[in-house]
Amino acid sequence: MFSQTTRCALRSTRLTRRRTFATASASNNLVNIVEVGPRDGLQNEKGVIPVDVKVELINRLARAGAQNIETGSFVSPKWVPQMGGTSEVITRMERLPGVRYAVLVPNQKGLDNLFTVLDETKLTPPISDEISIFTAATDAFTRANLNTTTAESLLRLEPVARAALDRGLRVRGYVSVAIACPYSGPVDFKRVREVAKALADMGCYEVSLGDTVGQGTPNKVAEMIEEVKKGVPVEKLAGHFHDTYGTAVANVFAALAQGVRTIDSSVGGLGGCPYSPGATGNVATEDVLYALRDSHYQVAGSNNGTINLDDMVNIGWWISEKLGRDSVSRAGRAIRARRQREESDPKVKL
Ligand SMILES: CC(C)(COP(=O)([O-])OP(=O)([O-])OC[C@H]1O[C@@H](n2cnc3c(N)ncnc32)[C@H](O)[C@@H]1OP(=O)([O-])[O-])[C@@H](O)C(=O)NCCC(=O)NCCSC(=O)C[C@@](C)(O)CC(=O)[O-]
Repeated sequence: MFSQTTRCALRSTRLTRRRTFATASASNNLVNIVEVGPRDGLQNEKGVIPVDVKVELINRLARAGAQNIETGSFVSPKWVPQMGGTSEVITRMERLPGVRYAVLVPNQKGLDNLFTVLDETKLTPPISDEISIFTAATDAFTRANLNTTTAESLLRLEPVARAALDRGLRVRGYVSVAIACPYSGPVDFKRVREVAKALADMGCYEVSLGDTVGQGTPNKVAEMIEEVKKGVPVEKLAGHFHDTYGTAVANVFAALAQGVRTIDSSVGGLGGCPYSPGATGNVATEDVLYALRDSHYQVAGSNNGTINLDDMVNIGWWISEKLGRDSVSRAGRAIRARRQREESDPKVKL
């Protein structure tokens, strides 16, 4: 799919890069969480969310120990209006040490817009460490999401990845509809492998496999990852599960059992893709943190710490109430209800 010269250039660029953050691998039990709430979580909201609220959300997440935060998108505001203020958001947010801040970029125009902001701010480290590029395992979804085919999207993304790498940014890739497509049904996992490999070959340090529709079951997720591992080392894979059918936490554990050590999640269970009708939000960060307690996995937080579950519960409620609703995180709801019972009767402990 790519020329030999391009492959060599990408390989040598990759060799010169070193990860400066703790890296979870399949041989350890450290789980990285990628907090996608400010991006995936908010992109599908109907009402206008003030920039102040987005900035405050990112700052609260970083202070709670989130180590990787997707802060917004440089996509077309005509396609996804809610992400329109991303330049302002990343300019105004705090930049805490030990936290990686990423933005989603669909094409060269989006990258150019990001570079303009980086040039204007001239901060070191830059206000964004990383871009996420995205495509899908089916042409039908790629057409709906990016107005092109999957093969064409990969051709367009290759120079975007190269330019970002040359500028010192890390590049992460997404393969949407890794389990099922809302437009064409069940997905061929070989195709997921091919697309994930193409993204890894163009320099993505990690490829996140998206159950965009949220129809995945643990067995299907395991089957899909087993296939993708034939083309991409498991250390480079992440799991991204929407919770439409209530299987997202189980799918997280299925992915961990396959050796995946990076999980995308969204505080308060916010989210959904505008081009995945009927899909609900991502697995809630609070639910993942709660489910991993008492397990042999540890959650990596910023500065060698962890992510504070109580803080995340508060943030999940805070942002949900800003959006005019309750948190949909099961752990978030249960923990808040328990706190209220404890307040009304200190003898109550559960
Ligand atoms: C890629 C395009 C732009 C193609 O859309 P297009 O209409 O084919 O774009 P175009 O290249 O023909 O340009 C049309 C106009 O858009 C402008 N334009 C073009 N690009 C940009 C840009 N980057 N930023 C701002 N403006 C842009 C461009 O300048 C031009 O402006 P005009 O001349 O008409 O005034 C569009 O399809 C798009 O923005 N798609 C993004 C959709 C999206 O954000 N989806 C949600 C994120 S993916 C997701 O949620 C899944 C994930 C990652 O979470 C994982 C999972 O769950 O599966």
